[in-house]
Amino acid sequence: MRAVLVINAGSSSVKYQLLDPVTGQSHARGLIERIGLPTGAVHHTVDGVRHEQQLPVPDHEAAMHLLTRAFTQHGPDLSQVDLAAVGHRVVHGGADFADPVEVTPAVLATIERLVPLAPLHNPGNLDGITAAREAFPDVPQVAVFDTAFHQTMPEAAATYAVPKVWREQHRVRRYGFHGTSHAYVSRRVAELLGRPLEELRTVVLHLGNGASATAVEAGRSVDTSMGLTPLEGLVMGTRAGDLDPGLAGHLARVASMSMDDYDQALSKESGLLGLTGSADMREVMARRDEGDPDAELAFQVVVHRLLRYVGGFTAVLGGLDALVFTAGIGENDPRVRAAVVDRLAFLGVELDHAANEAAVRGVEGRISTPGSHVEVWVVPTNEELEIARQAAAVVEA
Ligand SMILES: Nc1ncnc2c1ncn2[C@@H]1O[C@H](COP(=O)(O)OP(=O)(O)O)[C@@H](O)[C@H]1O
Ligand SMILES: CC(=O)OP(=O)(O)O
Ligand SMILES: [Mg+2]
Repeated sequence: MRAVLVINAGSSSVKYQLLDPVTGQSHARGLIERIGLPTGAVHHTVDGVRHEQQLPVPDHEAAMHLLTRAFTQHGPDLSQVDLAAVGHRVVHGGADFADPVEVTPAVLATIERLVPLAPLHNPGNLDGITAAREAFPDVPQVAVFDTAFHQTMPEAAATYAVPKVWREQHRVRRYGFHGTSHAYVSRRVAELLGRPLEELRTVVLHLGNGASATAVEAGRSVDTSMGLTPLEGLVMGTRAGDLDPGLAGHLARVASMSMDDYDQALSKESGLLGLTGSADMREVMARRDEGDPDAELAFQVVVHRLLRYVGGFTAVLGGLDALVFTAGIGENDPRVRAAVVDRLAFLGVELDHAANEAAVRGVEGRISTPGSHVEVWVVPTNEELEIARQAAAVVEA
């Protein structure tokens, strides 16, 4: 069996999947969570059976040992697998990587240099690579960057109107994230529509814990809602998204707030969590059903921000052929989708309400009516498959 092991290492968790990059068949998948906390856990799913073990996981190196042990205990036997590559999700690749690359010491140094721009993500990604190199010393390690797909953004979309020295010395510009997902989903919707990618103007809404919108023209990212860091743009689980840059100075003056506290609050204590006390959209929607006014306001703010991006990106694209929802919220929450799509009626968009209700839990399907001027789809993302394909392509090249 020829396969790629895909590793998505976060700060406190490692998600992994062993899959065939050609057929897309998944042989096993797992999650090692609460790394560094007293109560960790390993979940390993193979042949539809889920094995779970509770135990503390001190660090990423320990997580990688637990990963190999889960394969030894529950299969498939990795010694029988022709492991073409280990593919790693790396969130920030700056302007240095427009394509996936095999990991070398120089690549590691660049990812390390970019840590200040993705402090929630890059450190875990680095730990994952280091630990995987030790666990699989003979297998090529390939880094696949969230930022790579957005390297095609025109200067007009990528440039902040800030002093030249910031732009030139400190590489201050918009990079964009979730690129693997946006690339996969925009290609998949072209396939589903049976139309050439070159002809399509698509807006992809990736709504997970982190959330971003991307305008895709002829298969290329031309604008995206995240910027220098994964903080800009949409309202997220714990991140605020867009705000007035004047806020930092204001809080420094009126509350003597430090930059570290400000960063921490905007990345970990804002978004849905800041508005409602819960970062989880399921919980927010359940509270909204109970008439909680904070949950209602959070829902309205989320939808309003989405509308601004869909409307703005439609103008950037000069029209819209397809609107696609993906990731946890996009794939599972018909009410968020309906609230956005119903307000796009002025574009001739028409929601098929029954299809919208039915598109949950991994269902791929059209949720617009046959008469709608824009095709609206739910397309479950598959970042792991996209990473496996890209990693396999790098080692084959
Ligand atoms: N049935 C659902 N209804 C509303 N939101 C959901 C549902 N299922 C999952 N979600 C939301 O999806 C988000 C997580 O998305 P996901 O793509 O899994 O995140 P991650 O970025 O961690 O991969 C959470 O806010 C979660 O509440
Ligand atoms: C870049 C980013 O926001 O990633 P995630 O959604 O995994 O937090
Ligand atoms: Mg995700």
